[in-house]
Amino acid sequence: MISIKNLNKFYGSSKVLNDISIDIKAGEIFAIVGHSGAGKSTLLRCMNGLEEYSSGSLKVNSKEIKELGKEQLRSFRKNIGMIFQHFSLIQRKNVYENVALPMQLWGYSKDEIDKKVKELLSLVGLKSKLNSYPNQLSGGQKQRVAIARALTLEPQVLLSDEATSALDPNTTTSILNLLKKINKKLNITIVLVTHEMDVVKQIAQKALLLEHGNIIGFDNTEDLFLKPDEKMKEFLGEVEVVPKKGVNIKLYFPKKNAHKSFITTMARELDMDFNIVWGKLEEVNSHIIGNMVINVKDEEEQSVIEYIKKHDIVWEVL
Ligand SMILES: Nc1ncnc2c1ncn2[C@@H]1O[C@H](COP(=O)(O)OP(=O)(O)OP(=O)(O)O)[C@@H](O)[C@H]1O
Repeated sequence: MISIKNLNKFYGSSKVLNDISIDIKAGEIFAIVGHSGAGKSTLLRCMNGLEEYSSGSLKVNSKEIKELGKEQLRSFRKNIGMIFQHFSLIQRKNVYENVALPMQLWGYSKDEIDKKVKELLSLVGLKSKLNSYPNQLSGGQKQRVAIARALTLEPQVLLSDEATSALDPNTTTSILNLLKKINKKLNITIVLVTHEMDVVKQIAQKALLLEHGNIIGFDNTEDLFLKPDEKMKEFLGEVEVVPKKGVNIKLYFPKKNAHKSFITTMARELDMDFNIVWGKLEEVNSHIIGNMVINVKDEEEQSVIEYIKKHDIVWEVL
C-alpha cells in the first residue's frame, strides 16, 4: 500500500530523514515512534504530499508522490484522511458542519452529505452532538469529530499525527479503540505518529523507531517489545540491574506461552532453586508477552541452558 525506498529529506543543509525504507501493508496499523525532532511528522507529511522529499521513492498504491501534478495530488489526497493533536476543528461551525466540510468542498449533494455525516457521527458515537460547537465538547469528543471528518471522503489511509497526545490515558484508550474499530470495519490502513510507547503497545501491529531521522528499529510490535535491542532499551529507558555473582539468564516469553508456568516447572524438573531477579508481563497488540531474568549458580548454567533449549523460549545470557 505504502512503499518507501531510500527516502531522504533535507531542510536546507540539515538532513531530517536518512535513507528510510519501509513497506506498509493495506489494512495494517503502523506506528512511527520517536522522541521530539526525530522526523516522525515529516515522514508522515511526505506520505500525503504535504512535504516534498529530497530523494528516494515514496509510493502510495504504486503511485510515486513526487511525480503527481497539482490536480493529481488533490485527488490523491482525497484518499488520505488525517487527524492531528489539536483536532483542527473550525470553532464557528458546529459538529455537523465540521464533518460535512470536505464533502461540501468536493461538491457532493446535500442528501449524500447528510447521509454520510450522520452515518459517521453514529460510528464515532456522537450522533447526539451534531448541533454542538467545538468549545462545548471534551478533548476526546473533539477528536471523534475530527476522525469522522477525516473519513467523509472514504479514504483508504488514515494518518494520525499525535492524535492522542493531548488526551488523558482513559480518553486515549477510547480513541485508540475507535481507531481499531475503524480499521476493522472500514479496512482502513492507519499510520500513526506518536512519542508514547503505550499507544504503540495498545494499537500498532508494526512499528518503526526513528532517531535523528534514522531507523533504529522496525519490526512487528510484539517482537520489538519482546526482545528489545540496545537502541530500543535506551529508547524505553530500561536499565537492567543484575547480580554480579552467578549467571544471569534472560528469558523471553512469546504470546503463546507467556502464561505457562515455565519457571516453576523447570525448577521442579531440574530440582534447582533459581533466584528471580526481575520479570514483567505486558499487553502488546492484545497479546500478553513477557520477559524474566533468573540468576543461577555457575555450575548449574549448562543444565539450565539445555533445558531452555528444549522449549520454545528465546533466551540470552546477560
Ligand atoms: N519546515 C521546517 N523547516 C526547517 N526545519 C524543520 C521544519 N519542520 C521540521 N523541521 C526540523 O526537522 C526535524 C524533524 O521534525 P519533525 O517535526 O518531523 O519531528 P518529530 O519527530 O515529528 O517531532 P515532534 O514530536 O516534536 O513533532 C526537526 O529537527 C525540526 O526542527
